[in-house]
Amino acid sequence: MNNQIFESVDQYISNLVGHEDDALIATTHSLAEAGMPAISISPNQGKFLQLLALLCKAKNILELGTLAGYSTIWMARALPKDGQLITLEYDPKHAAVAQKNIDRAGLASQVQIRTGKAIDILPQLVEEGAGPFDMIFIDADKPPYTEYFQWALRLSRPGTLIVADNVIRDGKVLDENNTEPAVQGARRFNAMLGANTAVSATILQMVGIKEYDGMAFAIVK
Ligand SMILES: C[S@@+](CC[C@H](N)C(=O)[O-])C[C@H]1O[C@@H](n2cnc3c(N)ncnc32)[C@H](O)[C@@H]1O
Ligand SMILES: [Mg+2]
Repeated sequence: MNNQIFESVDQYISNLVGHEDDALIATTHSLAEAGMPAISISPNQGKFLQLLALLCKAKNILELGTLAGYSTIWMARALPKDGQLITLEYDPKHAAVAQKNIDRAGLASQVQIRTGKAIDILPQLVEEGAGPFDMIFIDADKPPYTEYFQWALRLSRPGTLIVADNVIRDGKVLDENNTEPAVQGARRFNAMLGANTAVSATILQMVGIKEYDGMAFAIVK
């Protein structure tokens, strides 16, 4: 099958039900303007996460990996007026670009960007008594996904939805000899998820305008 069909159908779907407003379009443009990588989720994936946040009736969302705030904006728009989203970003330049995008989207009072390594901030959140979060989206660097998931569990309650992006990696996760750190991180994460009795989980492979990849979904028991 020609991969072009996946892109065309993805576009067809977003034209119908994944409409991006000016704030989301400007957020995507800000990536190129700031010389940042175009590695945000797609519009349809953003809409999907927004629907999941609505389904969870999420009032508290945690995100790992902000980039320019594209996924942040999709999810934060599912929050009630008194809801909050905390997003963790290592790169101060990314955090600054994201802050502008979040301000432009009118979400400044509901979104807090915490700058630093997720692996350092997660214990701080536990220490502060943050959470439990209703939904957690893991989309930062891939090698420590397993450790991020363990911290996510500590910041959860029964029923929390944990989503992890990019866990299929163009199908490379099938290759146990692949040496790419991101692939090894995803393989280690997926194996842990399969054996984790604290959650009920699944993984969906995804095609579309982005590379062939997938997301993992886990509900805390
Ligand atoms: C794939 S991008 C996030 C995309 C974003 N969630 C979206 O879909 O719009 C990953 C982000 O994680 C950040 N990152 C990398 N290592 C990190 C770390 N150790 N802690 C926190 N963020 C990190 C990167 O700087 C990058 O901005
Ligand atoms: Mg991603």
